[in-house]
Amino acid sequence: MRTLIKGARVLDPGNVDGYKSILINGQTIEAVLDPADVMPENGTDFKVIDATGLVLVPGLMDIHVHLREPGHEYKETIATGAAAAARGGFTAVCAMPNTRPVNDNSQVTAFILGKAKAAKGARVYPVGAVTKGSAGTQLSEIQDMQQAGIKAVSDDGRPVENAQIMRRALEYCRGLSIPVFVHAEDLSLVNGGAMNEGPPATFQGIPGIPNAAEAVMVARDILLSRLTGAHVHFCHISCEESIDLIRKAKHQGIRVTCETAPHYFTLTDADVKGYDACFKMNPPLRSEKDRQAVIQGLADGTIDVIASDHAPHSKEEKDLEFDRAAFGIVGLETSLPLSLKLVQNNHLTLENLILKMAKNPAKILGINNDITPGNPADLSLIDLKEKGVIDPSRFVSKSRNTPFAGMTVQGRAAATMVDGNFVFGLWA
Ligand SMILES: NC(=O)N[C@@H](CC(=O)O)C(=O)O
Ligand SMILES: [Zn+2]
Ligand SMILES: [Zn+2]
Repeated sequence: MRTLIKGARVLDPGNVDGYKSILINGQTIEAVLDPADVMPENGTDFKVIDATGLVLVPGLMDIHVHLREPGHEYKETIATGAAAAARGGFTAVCAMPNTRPVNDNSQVTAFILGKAKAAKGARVYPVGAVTKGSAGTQLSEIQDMQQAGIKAVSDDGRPVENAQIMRRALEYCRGLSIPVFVHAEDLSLVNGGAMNEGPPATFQGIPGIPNAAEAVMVARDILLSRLTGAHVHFCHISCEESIDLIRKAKHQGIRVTCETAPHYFTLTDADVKGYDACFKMNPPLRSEKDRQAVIQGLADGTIDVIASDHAPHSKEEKDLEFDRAAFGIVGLETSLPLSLKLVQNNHLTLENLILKMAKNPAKILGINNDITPGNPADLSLIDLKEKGVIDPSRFVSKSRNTPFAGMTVQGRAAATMVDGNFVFGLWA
């Protein structure tokens, strides 16, 4: 089966920008054609898709997602998460290992990949745990998991508290050429906090979490990356101090990359009101100064990636006193429209946004997702114009814990193609 997608603006930063037609043969990109080129003959085995008005980009990748299976299927399953990802415009996601059991061995990795294959949504790249059970004491079977298909390791949800264990993990992962995704948090400084330390926390009587709880661990792991030469990728960066440290480390040539999430450039701790736990996540929403630092870090290239940290939780786990409710918000179906606001507000060019949502994530995972003949046909089609309101009742995800309900947005995923098949949109 061959498919021709015509009429779209094809934008693959550093590779293509223009009105092109993409010819797909089976699972693979066969050719990138100019509108003037002679098109293949129309026939029974040939489908033409008219994508006029849309932007076609390399498959968006969300490298920080919690799919909750195995163990917490009431929050999300691999199937519902992969469908939510496809609906959000993502052709691939990284699934964090804080499931039950934790993905700390190749059996769990194989289970996740099997479920993902059957789901027929976005691709799922499992992330293995750094330590057994993410308990922080013994390294997990990282090489075994790599052979089974993990693309990175992380104890996300928890920090690797012991610096010596972290050093050993980094040395090991450098040898295997896989990045370590760091959840940077000093638990002694968090000290039971539930939102950002600052006036809004004080006024509401909610215990605060200082920026330093994140930044001291960022500083430690920059030093450990420098010591070991390993690739450290910092997850969900939320504050100015961390960004300043990472900027400096990059200037020194240390092998670090980082991501932020849409909530950190969209909201602040001033939005945390009425003890609504849909505004509770880890790290917490920070001050306006930090939000501006995040935007600046995205604009100057310090922040490489936008990832959602999609963290589904049930209503019961959120409808509690603020300090007892679960940390985390869903993000797969709001990430692209929220990120497009950066373009609409002239903070980022569209090209730069595609770098942060498609190209840089792929680079970090060691995947080539250029729109070029021979590569898998993993493509995202974006409608930049359509206006809408975020409506959680229409989410494909099993969970609804979002602070963005009712927000007006412009632009959305129009269609998502994985391996030459539409997994979301008009032609799915
Ligand atoms: N971000 C969150 O608030 N929660 C995440 C864990 C994590 O990303 O650290 C979760 O698994 O629920
Ligand atoms: Zn985390
Ligand atoms: Zn996470």
